[in-house]
Amino acid sequence: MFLTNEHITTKLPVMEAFYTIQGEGFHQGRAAYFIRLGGCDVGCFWCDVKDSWDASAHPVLSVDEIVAEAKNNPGRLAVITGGEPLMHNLDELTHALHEAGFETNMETSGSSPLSGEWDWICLSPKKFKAPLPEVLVAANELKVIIYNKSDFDWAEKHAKEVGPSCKLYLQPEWSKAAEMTPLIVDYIKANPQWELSLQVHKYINVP
Ligand SMILES: C[S@@+](CC[C@H](N)C(=O)[O-])C[C@H]1O[C@@H](n2cnc3c(N)ncnc32)[C@H](O)[C@@H]1O
Ligand SMILES: Nc1nc2[nH]cc(C(=O)O)c2c(=O)[nH]1
Ligand code: SF4
Ligand SMILES: [Mg+2]
Repeated sequence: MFLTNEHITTKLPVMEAFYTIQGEGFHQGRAAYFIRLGGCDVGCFWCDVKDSWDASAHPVLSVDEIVAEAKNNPGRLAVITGGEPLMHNLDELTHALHEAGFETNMETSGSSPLSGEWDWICLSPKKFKAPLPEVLVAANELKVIIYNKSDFDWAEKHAKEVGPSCKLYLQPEWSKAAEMTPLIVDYIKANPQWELSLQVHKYINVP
């Protein structure tokens, strides 16, 4: 007997899952359960979680197992991140999280096809593998990492490609934050459609 697709339960490589404070962007400061999926084909040289890149290095869990763990915390905001979460089909995971009463937010580079039921998409586009148009138009938040001065022009290019209600953030690359944050502040004062996003969790030493 053959199983049809609807009987196949998605399994996903999970590098780590942790309950913390959303440190970045529009939802910064909110309690959130992070689910970090393994696998990334983008290869940012300054990536702060390179151990996530190899999907095969991480245990594969069923959606039921992932959601059961998530429910052990009082918060009902789930953030799916990675690695690059869109390398996986996220329809089943996000549907199950919604059924369990979670808000579903995602952190993505937008470089793989869009899947999943989302309450909020934070798109952080990368030079190393461009975001797809379908993710640009669906993004609720554009969060551009500023590593050097040329990244401001690059941020403006992507701001033209997102929808009119998309929030705009500039976030310093962590190793360059001391140098870039003053430039970002000046840029935002001159271009007030942009806002500052800092990686607050790194300043307060939480995951
Ligand atoms: C590790 S990524 C995972 C999700 C997805 N691959 C992406 O890049 O959006 C999560 C967030 O951290 C940001 N990030 C990664 N390394 C960083 C660094 N060194 N400094 C500042 N932000 C960084 C990414 O741009 C993204 O917004
Ligand atoms: N506290 C905290 N906030 C975050 N916001 C985005 C993160 C990510 O790595 O996707 C992240 C993270 O790793 N930790
Ligand atoms: S796309 Fe995200 S996970 Fe992948 S290398 Fe870049 S920052 Fe790291
Ligand atoms: Mg992080």
